[in-house]
Amino acid sequence: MAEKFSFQLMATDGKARRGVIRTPRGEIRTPAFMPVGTAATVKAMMPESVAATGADILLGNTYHLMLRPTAERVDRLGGLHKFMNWSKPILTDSGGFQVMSLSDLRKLTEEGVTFKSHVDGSRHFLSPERSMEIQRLLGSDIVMCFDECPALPADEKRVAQSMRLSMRWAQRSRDAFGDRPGHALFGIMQGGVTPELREESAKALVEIGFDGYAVGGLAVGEGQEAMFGVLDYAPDFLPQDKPRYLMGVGKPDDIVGAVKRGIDMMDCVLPSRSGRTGQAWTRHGMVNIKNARHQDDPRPLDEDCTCPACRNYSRAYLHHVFRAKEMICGMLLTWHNLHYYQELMQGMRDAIEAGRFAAWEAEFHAQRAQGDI
Ligand SMILES: CNc1nc2c(CCNCc3ccccc3)c3nc(N)[nH]c(=O)c3cc2[nH]1
Ligand SMILES: [Zn+2]
Repeated sequence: MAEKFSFQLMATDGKARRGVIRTPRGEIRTPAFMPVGTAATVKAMMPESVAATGADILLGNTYHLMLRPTAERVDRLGGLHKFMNWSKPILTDSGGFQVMSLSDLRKLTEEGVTFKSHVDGSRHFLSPERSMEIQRLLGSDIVMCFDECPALPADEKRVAQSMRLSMRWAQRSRDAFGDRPGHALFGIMQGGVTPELREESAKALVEIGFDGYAVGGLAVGEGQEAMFGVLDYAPDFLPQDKPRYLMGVGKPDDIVGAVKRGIDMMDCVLPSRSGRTGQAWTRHGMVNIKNARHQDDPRPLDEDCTCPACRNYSRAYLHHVFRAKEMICGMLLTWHNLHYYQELMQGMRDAIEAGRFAAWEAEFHAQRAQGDI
């Protein structure tokens, strides 16, 4: 285990990067996909199963955990790693994004945001200082700055104002974070789809100085083309020697396109959430297990997959337990999806090391059907 936080860039292939993040709780192979553990659990998965899929790090969240069971209680019980039985690294988001998307937003000021809990309607307050305190109490290894992610559609003036507020909050996050060896603080770039605003944001963050840099404000409905348009230039504004984290992404082809454009880390609820709704992502395309065509199919989801669902169960069985609303369906499809996502990341890590990312990407697109399979 490393004493402190560090990032080593091991290989590049075009703009794609292969690296490793070293932390006191273990190493993170990049490019990395981070499963989301919203309320101190990756839904439908035991932590040892999440580790078995190949995940080196998972996500927690300030917003959810401050409301329930509260950060103070998690701290009293030994911190989030002990609480949820996950000893590897944890990255926590800072809560701002979830306040905007989940709560009855009360008021947004320079100081911070006051809001009503979506759990019980109680009033709460988040600011850069309070978010840093919550993430410290949780004990997360990688802390995110408290930022504001503007909802779309937003005009450029609104995006510029929001980005500049987030940059002032980034400075306050940095000041409140203090000096915590072994723990990292990541800044979050904003600026919508405007190159000048993205560059201004990146410059402001680099001036403050962070252990890693996230590209925020994307995957908010702009569509893949617009997102890739930003990723064609935004990572270049960030330091080469620090990890780059694209927040909230995405579908498999979003992830491949982001790695191709220089992204090192991503998180998304999709593999777990869609697993619970009967959707299985495979190298050949998407399987909607609720579809009647699967009810007599003895084959696994994916003949080439080595996950427990594909080794031991037929589509017919998964169709049955989906229809019967049995818990095992969500468990097996989630496990399969997370396994597939990690296999995707391993494939890209190997391809970048071998200098054959372009060939790997061509094969990825060639073997995927457009519609459901
Ligand atoms: C889905 N698209 C998307 N997600 C975004 C997020 C949240 C990333 N996921 C964190 C999470 C953690 C635990 C549980 C659930 C989610 C963002 N977070 C911040 N702080 N800033 C963003 O700009 C920002 C932009 C995003 N776009
Ligand atoms: Zn599988």
